[in-house]
Amino acid sequence: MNKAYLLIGGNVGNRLQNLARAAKIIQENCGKITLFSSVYETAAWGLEDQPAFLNQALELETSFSASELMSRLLWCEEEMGRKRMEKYGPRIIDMDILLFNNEIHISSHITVPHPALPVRRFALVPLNEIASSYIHPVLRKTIHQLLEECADKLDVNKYE
Ligand SMILES: Nc1nc2c(c(=O)[nH]1)N=C(CO)CN2
Repeated sequence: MNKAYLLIGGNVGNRLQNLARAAKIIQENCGKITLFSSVYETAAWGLEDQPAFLNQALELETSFSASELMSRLLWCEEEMGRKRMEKYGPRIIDMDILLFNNEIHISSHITVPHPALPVRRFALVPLNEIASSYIHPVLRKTIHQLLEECADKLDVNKYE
């Protein structure tokens, strides 16, 4: 069985409901979610003139390969009505693979570990809640260490 860590997030429509729907669709199509982080709210990163995002990290047990999981997550995003859009722009849902076992994949289809993970607080904070001692297979540091060293200072707040 493979273990993957995902980040889901969005800033359009009923954000909380969209996260719950995303988790359900992922469970139905990709494997079993074994841990959920809290939900966090962050100002939009990258393109600032848009609503704040909600983000959540998930631990997923899956029998699919990293590449097959990626294809399935793209299908799940489409199922939720996501359209192709502007880079960093507003979206109903995003489903990203942050880590997949200790594997390293670099291709046009999939890049794992997610290359932006070390520079995005909105990904590291939720991931740290469920995988703080996980060692990043490229950087050889724990998620906790990466969070401490992260230069991104965007506030990431628990959404309650
Ligand atoms: N806070 C936050 N900002 C973002 C996010 C996201 O998930 N959270 N996703 C984006 C799409 O690439 C662009 N900016």
